[in-house]
Amino acid sequence: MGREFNELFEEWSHSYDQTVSGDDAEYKEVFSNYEEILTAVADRAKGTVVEFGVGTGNLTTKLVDHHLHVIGIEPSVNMRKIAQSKLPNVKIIDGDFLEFHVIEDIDTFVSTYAFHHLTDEEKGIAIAKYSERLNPNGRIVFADTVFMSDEAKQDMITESESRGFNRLAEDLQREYYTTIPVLKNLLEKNGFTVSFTQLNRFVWLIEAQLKGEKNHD
Ligand SMILES: C[S@@+](CC[C@H](N)C(=O)[O-])C[C@H]1O[C@@H](n2cnc3c(N)ncnc32)[C@H](O)[C@@H]1O
Repeated sequence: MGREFNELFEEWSHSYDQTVSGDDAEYKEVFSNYEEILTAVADRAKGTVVEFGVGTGNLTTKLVDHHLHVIGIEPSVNMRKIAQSKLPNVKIIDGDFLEFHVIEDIDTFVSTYAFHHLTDEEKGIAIAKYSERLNPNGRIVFADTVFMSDEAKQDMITESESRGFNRLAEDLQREYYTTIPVLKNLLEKNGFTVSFTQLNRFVWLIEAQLKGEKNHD
């Protein structure tokens, strides 16, 4: 589920690593500090790690360098091929944020630049699932574009349009970029304590630690 952008990623797979290195002017700010963002996520992962939306395997590589046991989940065939060629010893399987076949006990769910492919409703379903699947004291560590408020998101769309960044402006409206209050509520409702740290103008680090009893209200 949440796979409606799959075609786009099949095509983007071939030039994705150029985009993240800053080749695309419209996305330069989105991907600024890219390596540091991936490192921040990898630094906070522990134990057995499930990574969603591995793309070309750049975060996966950092997790492996941190000596973590990683299982990669990626819906795009082309992305999987590229990631697997970089990391032949890592299990990278077909799946998505909501449907993933992992039998291992899981300590950390990680993801970068991908959770916005789920609607807010789907994000809630996914987070509830992760709270059930995580080991006690497990955690979610995501980095993704989120906004402080709907107004802040609208301001960024307006700014992108005025800079002539039409692909970026359309992307911000087409995909499901959410706000910090919405994510905070979804995570806390499912028994996580959460903190948000801004890593560039778009991307925030989202660290959610599973604790205590869930609030079923
Ligand atoms: C912008 S790329 C990010 C790749 C990599 N994580 C990185 O940080 O460079 C988004 C990735 O998420 C994947 N994706 C899209 N929808 C998804 C879903 N519903 N579940 C899991 N992954 C998804 C895409 O196929 C793509 O590989």
